[in-house]
Amino acid sequence: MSPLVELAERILANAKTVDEYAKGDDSRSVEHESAQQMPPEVIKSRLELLDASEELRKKFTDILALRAIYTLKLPQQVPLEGTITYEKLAEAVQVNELILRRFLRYAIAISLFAEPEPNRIAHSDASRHLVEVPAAFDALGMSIEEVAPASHKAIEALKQYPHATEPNETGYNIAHGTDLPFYRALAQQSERARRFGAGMRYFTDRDNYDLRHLVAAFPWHESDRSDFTVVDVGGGQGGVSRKLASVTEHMHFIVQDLEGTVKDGIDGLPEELKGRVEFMGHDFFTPQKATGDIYLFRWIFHNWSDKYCQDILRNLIPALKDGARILLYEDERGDAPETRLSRRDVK
Ligand SMILES: C[S@@+](CC[C@H](N)C(=O)[O-])C[C@H]1O[C@@H](n2cnc3c(N)ncnc32)[C@H](O)[C@@H]1O
Repeated sequence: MSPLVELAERILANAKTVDEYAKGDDSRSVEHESAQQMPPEVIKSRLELLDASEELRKKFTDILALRAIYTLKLPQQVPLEGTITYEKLAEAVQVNELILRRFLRYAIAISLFAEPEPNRIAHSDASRHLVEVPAAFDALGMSIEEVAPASHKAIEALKQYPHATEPNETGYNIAHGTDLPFYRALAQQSERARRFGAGMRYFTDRDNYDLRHLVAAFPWHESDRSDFTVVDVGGGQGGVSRKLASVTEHMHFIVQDLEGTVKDGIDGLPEELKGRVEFMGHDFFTPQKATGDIYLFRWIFHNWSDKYCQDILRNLIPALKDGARILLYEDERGDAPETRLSRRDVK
């Protein structure tokens, strides 16, 4: 049984014990009754349930330990086979051993690294993954250094700019001390732009965001002709077009993005796709230059307030030929409130 299924079964078994206690009576559910009133075995199940759900959830939770891991490149310092002492590790990354020990002990509690024998650190599956899959390390860096500081400042930004409509009046701008909108700021720093693109591609490989959903969402094969062009607007390093090109045979793709991002895309394009996937530097706040049959926007509109979304769409008008279509692909919530993230539909 995989660890994930084992964990899920533990959650189910404990949930059933707690549920059995409530016996369908809402007033006796865990939400309405304090733990002290419950019999000891129900309290135990309840705690195990909380622990197990926390275990399921805890992957990228503790920002401080994760920052240390990312900034000091700790995964890369631990041998893939065998162990290293805290002392040697502290020497390698040049920080105080005692402090490093605390970070690592915390990291172990969130499933990164292991201490198989006293004072010796080894990899866990998760920390090994960060070494073996460089894009996972990039995704961690992007989350820790771009997204987390911005989210910490989001409320300050909202107080300062209550209308929350401008892309340079955000938590990101306060956290990073810049007047530039996020993507403009990234475009000026090639390593950060590269890391963001790689992180996005990594997240796209995870099951929720897997591109098979996009492949299944539209009958691409019905338009699979060599005179058919998909313009992938804000297409990043071209991961989406590359996937669509791999499941079709003839159609062409023009991936548009800001100059720096496009350059990374060109550098990473596999030889066999060079005739079908091309890149074009294009700012989607300027009039569209490319003529296409489909203008695809994947994960673009969620970044912008309504007035900017209108501008992006309006800028397509000069290029639109008869019958051209616009496809928007976003992860959206329904109009009614939802109580569970897992109920989200990808549309
Ligand atoms: C959330 S990412 C989505 C990337 C890609 N469509 C995907 O689904 O993986 C948003 C993209 O919009 C691009 N972008 C932001 N501002 C832009 C602009 N003014 N013109 C063109 N692209 C822009 C970013 O560089 C980034 O690649």
